[in-house]
Parts: sequence; structure tokens; C-alpha cells
Amino acid sequence: MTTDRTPPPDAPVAVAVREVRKRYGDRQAVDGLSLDVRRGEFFGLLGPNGAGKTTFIEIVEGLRQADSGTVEVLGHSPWPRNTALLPRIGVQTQASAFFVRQTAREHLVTVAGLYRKDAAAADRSLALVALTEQRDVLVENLSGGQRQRLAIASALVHDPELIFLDEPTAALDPQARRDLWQVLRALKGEGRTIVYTTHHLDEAEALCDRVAILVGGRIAALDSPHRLITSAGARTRLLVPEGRIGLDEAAALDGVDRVGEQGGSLVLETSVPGKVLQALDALTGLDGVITRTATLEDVYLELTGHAAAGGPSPAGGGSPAEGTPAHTLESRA
Ligand SMILES: Nc1ncnc2c1ncn2[C@@H]1O[C@H](COP(=O)(O)OP(=O)(O)OP(=O)(O)O)[C@@H](O)[C@H]1O
Repeated sequence: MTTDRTPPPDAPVAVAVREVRKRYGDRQAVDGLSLDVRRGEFFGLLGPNGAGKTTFIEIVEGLRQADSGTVEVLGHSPWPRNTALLPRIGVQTQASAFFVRQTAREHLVTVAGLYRKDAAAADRSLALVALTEQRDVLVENLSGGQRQRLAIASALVHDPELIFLDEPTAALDPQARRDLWQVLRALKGEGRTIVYTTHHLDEAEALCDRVAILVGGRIAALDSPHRLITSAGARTRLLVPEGRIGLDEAAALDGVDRVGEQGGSLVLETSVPGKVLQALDALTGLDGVITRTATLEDVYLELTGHAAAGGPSPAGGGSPAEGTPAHTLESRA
């Protein structure tokens, strides 16, 4: 369940970004972005492919120069390359480099050495990402998910205050993903600041204090997942087993905004679920009726211009996204 964990507005700032722009040829990848990440905050950066997330993060990390605007990281400008910042930040990228002919532990001891940390630091970060058992396995023989965890351990080995994680759970199986959530929560519990990019909306909803949704290099929304969901007024979906009531009958129910069909169910969208459930109860009984409340994914899909997966799309809309019902009806109520 989502809770509101937004840090107080007077919390010290870890990352301050003002009017940052970056263009590649004709492509305006980042288009005047301004935001603050507060110390101790778990900040999510979301957005479709090509929205400008990586470009933006790389500018903040000091790996790329902005065309204009200002960035401050822990009180310093990250560009030109600021070596004083390096021990204070940890960076995991989608294309992490490894010493593949070393074992997992040797790799981490090497990385720890670059930061003048000892082997104990390497062992601690191996344990943190649950790779202790694989410590003597060559990096080239680790599975994709294990390498991903090693990349995260490499970003944490020097105990940074500010951690950038770029889709850290992309290659993880569901259990490993949940395990990593625990690791990340523990890091936040220690007061570290985390800037996090993900395409997993459930993950952002579960972990992040605030999220920024980027579209076309701009911020389309920035708030806590809870406030984004409630302020968007996203509707509840009621899934009624097919054959109970007809499409027209459902659309005519008082309080139903839209009706669609999907996966053997009628999908009724409503902002007054209690009222519609009562009406359904009287008509067909509630056996097998499933209630789906709005999620961050609904808000995201609305903002990024896709039809909501698993729910009705507006009648006469564009081509339906995967998982969108084949038939929908706007309510006449
Ligand atoms: N080095 C580059 N040269 C030219 N264009 C680039 C370069 N890097 C990114 N782009 C373009 O800039 C835009 C933003 O890309 P970016 O990688 O920042 O997006 P993203 O949100 O991280 O995407 P994804 O979710 O796919 O990783 C895209 O249109 C991309 O093609």
C-alpha cells in the first residue's frame, strides 16, 4: 500500500537542478529541467524510452555536460569533473564495466581499492546484495541478475552518501527483485539519498518518496506516488465475470464512467466504487467480482499518453495498447 513519505520541504538538498537543457543535433533530450532531491530522499525518475532520463542523470553525475542550466550535487558543481565528489557518490549504470576474469569478490576488492577501502568493505557489499555464496565465481560466469547485483555492490562499496541506480532490477527475477527492495529500503533507512530510474511502476510506488515523470525531456509530474494517484482522480476498476451483465446494462449503471471487456471480464471504471458495487450486488451478486484501485501505473500511462493496461480506453481512441480491451463503451449515465 502506498504511504506518503515525502520529506519535509525544509530538508537539506542533496541535488539541486535548475533549467538544465541538453540537445543532440535536432533532438532536445532534456528541455529545461528543474528539481530538488532532498537528503535522505528516495527519488524516482520515470518516463518512457527516450524521455531523457539517462541524459539527465549523467549530467547530474558529472558524466555529461549540460548545454545550459545549473546543477549542484552535495553542494558542488559536478562539471567540470569534480573528483572531490567521487567518494561521496555511488553510480550503477545500465552498462556497468566489470573485471570479468576476476571472481566476484576480487572484482569488488579491486573496486574498493580504487576508493582506498579494504577487503572488508568488499565483503560487506557482497553480503548486502546477497552474493556471498558466489564470491569465488568468475564474473564472466555469473548470471545476468547476479552481475546486476554485483554492479550495485560496486556502487555501494565505498559507502557513498548519494547513490544513483539506473534500472537496477531490470534483469532480476521476481524474488531477487523483492530482495533488492529490502536492500534499498535498508540503505534509505541509513539516511542515504537514492536517485532511482526504473520502468517498474510498482517498484516506484513501493519504494520512492517522490517521483518525477519525464516526457520529452520535461517534467510531466513530480510528487509522492500517493499524491499523484489521488490527485489524478484515477478511477477504480471493477472486474465482473463475463455473462453476468451485458455491456450496455453495465454502462447504464449509475456511477459507471466507462465499460470494457478483457480476459473474460467486463471492466467497469468508476470513481464511486461503493455505489456501483451496491448496484452490482443487487443485480448479480458480488461473487467473483474483483476491485482494482488506481496505481501509479495508471497515472503514468495517462501522462505518457498510453491507454491504461488492463482497463478500458476511451471510445474512438487510437490503436489500443497491449492489454487494452477490444471493446469499450462510454457510459451514458
Ligand atoms: N549520445 C547521444 N547522441 C545523440 N542522441 C542521443 C544520445 N544519447 C541520447 N540521445 C537521444 O536523446 C533522447 C533521450 O535519450 P535518453 O537515453 O536520455 O533517454 P532515456 O529516458 O534514458 O531512455 P531509456 O528509457 O530508453 O533508457 C533520445 O531520443 C536518444 O535517442
